[in-house]
Amino acid sequence: LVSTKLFNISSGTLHIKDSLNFWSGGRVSLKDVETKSEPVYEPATGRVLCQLQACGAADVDAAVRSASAAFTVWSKLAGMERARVMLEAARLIGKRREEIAEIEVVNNGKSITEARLDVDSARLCIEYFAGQATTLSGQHVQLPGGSFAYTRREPLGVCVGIGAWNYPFQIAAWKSAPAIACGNSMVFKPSPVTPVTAVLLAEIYSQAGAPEGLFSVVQGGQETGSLLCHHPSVAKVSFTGSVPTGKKIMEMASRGVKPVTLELGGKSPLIIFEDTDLENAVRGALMANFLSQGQVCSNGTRVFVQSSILPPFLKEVARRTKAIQIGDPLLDETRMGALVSKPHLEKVLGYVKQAKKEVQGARVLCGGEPFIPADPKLKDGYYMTPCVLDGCTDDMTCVREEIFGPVMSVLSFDTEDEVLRRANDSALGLAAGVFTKDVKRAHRVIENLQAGSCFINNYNITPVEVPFGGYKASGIGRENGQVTIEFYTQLKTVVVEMGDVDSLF
Ligand SMILES: NC(=O)c1ccc[n+]([C@@H]2O[C@H](COP(=O)([O-])OP(=O)(O)OC[C@H]3O[C@@H](n4cnc5c(N)ncnc54)[C@H](O)[C@@H]3O)[C@@H](O)[C@H]2O)c1
Ligand SMILES: C[N+](C)(C)CCCC=O
Repeated sequence: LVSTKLFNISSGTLHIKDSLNFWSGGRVSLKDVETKSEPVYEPATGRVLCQLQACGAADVDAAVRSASAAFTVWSKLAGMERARVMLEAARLIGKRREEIAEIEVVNNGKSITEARLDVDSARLCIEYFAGQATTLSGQHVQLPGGSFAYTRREPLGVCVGIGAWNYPFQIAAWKSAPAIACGNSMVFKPSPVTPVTAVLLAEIYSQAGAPEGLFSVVQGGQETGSLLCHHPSVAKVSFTGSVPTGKKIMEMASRGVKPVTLELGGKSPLIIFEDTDLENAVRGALMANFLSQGQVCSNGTRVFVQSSILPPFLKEVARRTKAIQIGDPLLDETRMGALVSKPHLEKVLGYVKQAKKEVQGARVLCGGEPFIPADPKLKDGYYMTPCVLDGCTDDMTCVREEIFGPVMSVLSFDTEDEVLRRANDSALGLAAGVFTKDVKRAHRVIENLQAGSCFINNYNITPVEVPFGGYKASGIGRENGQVTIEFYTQLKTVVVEMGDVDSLF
């Protein structure tokens, strides 16, 4: 797709007045005068973008009822018919690519270049699962005497999607595409920090011919999320967010014996061996740490570098990091925009301060400071310089905890056994990467890494045909790829007797 500035928003100019809640085929303004509203910010400028109205019990119930009604119609359509609607939705996303990307930037703070790629990933995901909708199938099992059994993949019902703030539109698509391909409907709750683009997806599905209520959006924070998880008509919860919230989601879902998909946090290792192509390894390390201002679950934030190549690696990584253009996220030349919120910026800067203070003390090779762009309208935005910490040790807080900001921790190692042990020494296991020219070593190391999403000689590329998800406390289930069909369907087994009933009674 050619990117053209169709919408052309400038930072500091967008005001959103329309309701961001959507069910029963349209945007819904909450009538309850008691409804609490909270401000939503534009990270690039620090200005209030809109007021968010959180849904209460009656609203959640209305959205779930509308989704239940949609399910009865949608689940009975042929896969080809569902695919047709989904392909039209994908086409509409392509048509509105620039508008969606720009609105995402205004609400999230990431660069427009990345936001466009996120919208593309959403579109591709819907196209991919449209294809899967036509191929849902079971198994035929031969039994003695000509009898047989078969299995059917059937939808679950109303699925709930709960999203994080780092990939708002993409997460909504990654959850809804497999759900609706399998014949389910979905009620989606975005993060209250980034509520504005999910409703665009709801409009698009609706324009594409989806029945009313197929994909609804309810806004709010943990109270609304918890109402959704507990709702008796909800069959499944698919969650993207932090580990502590993921545990709560699992607990709530367990009360209704509802299956969960959990895409949680990470503290992933990236291992760079001395025989690597150094230039590629440095590029990989930057991709592993600085996309979306470092606010990426799969980031390879523990960068293990073999000691013999540590000096040239550090020199090149620092040079490239210092050259990253920070600033107005809506400008094409910007490579790093603003972090998502002021409290989050302060938290990330706090990690850098602590890394310097800890017993061994990390060396700040570059960055880790608040940044004020020259453009006066950006002076209250949430910017910082991307940071590389050298001399880190395994026990440091910056190495153990998910920072979720542009902070790379570099650690040196000597042997393969040593680095494997250290890389696996984490409760999390979302992703991992290896850079080496030795093919045997690459596969051997990957086999021994405790992580669900692994990369050899690259990092953070997530084609929608490929399953994505974590080991250990990083999650349950997968998104994308064929296997995801299993997480949005239930299996029915049918035994067919071709002879007489051989009764014991
Ligand atoms: N593995 C992945 O695919 C993936 C992708 C993106 C982000 N993440 C993780 O998400 C985290 C950052 O996102 P965040 O700060 O929005 O996470 P979060 O856990 O604070 O919130 C995520 C969502 O859960 C909702 N929520 C919070 N408490 C709830 C409750 N008690 N019941 C129901 N819903 C509740 C929030 O409103 C939000 O919509 C990081 O840890 C990151 O690693 C993981
Ligand atoms: C597309 N990325 C960059 C791999 C992000 C996946 C979703 C995790 O935050």
